[in-house]
Amino acid sequence: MVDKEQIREAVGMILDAIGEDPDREGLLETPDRVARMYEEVFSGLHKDPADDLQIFFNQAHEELVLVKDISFYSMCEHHLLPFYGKAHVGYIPENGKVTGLSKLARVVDSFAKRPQLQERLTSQVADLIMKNVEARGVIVVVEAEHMCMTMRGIKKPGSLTTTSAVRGILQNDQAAREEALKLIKD
Ligand SMILES: Nc1nc2c(ncn2[C@@H]2O[C@H](COP(=O)(O)OP(=O)(O)OP(=O)(O)O)[C@@H](O)[C@H]2O)c(=O)[nH]1
Ligand SMILES: [Zn+2]
Repeated sequence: MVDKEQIREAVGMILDAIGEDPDREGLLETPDRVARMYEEVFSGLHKDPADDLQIFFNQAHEELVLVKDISFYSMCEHHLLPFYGKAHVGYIPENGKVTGLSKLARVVDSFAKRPQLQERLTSQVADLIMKNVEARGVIVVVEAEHMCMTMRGIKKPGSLTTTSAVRGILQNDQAAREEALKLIKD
């Protein structure tokens, strides 16, 4: 679990190190607030995202199921600044087995709530669905804005990074992949 006492101590040290007075009134509660925030935004580190995919329904649907525009917030592992945007998650079921639609969004959240790279987030979601839903194919597209590129450093507000991960038959079947991408873009 998250060690909130250690975070409180560390945040106090950071405030001191930047030349602030950690004992001034406005900052007194800040270490505790930050500790609670980190517990929330990094809660995915203490979960097994496979648990999110436990529900299955018997339904003989053998074509694409796509949940678009799943909003997410994550933290880049280089600067611990947010990156956020939308994930689009699609899969082609097999063996008459589908999962709950909300479960796909839960998987995105569980992987997002960790220090992350956008590329890793994208492929972790694809790999888990491929394996645990026993899908024939999976496509995940993530579009995000990185605060470390907008508020500091290169300072390019509005720049959008797109990553994709394609697994199973969607890798080889160009027509099926293009149909999925078209549905994601529409
Ligand atoms: N591939 C990838 N890079 C990321 C992601 N999030 C942040 N970055 C990049 O990580 C890199 C870290 O570069 P460094 O040179 O080590 O750090 P820096 O000096 O702060 O870099 P600048 O941001 O260019 O000022 C930067 O280019 C960021 O844009 C991500 O999700 N994926
Ligand atoms: Zn960064």
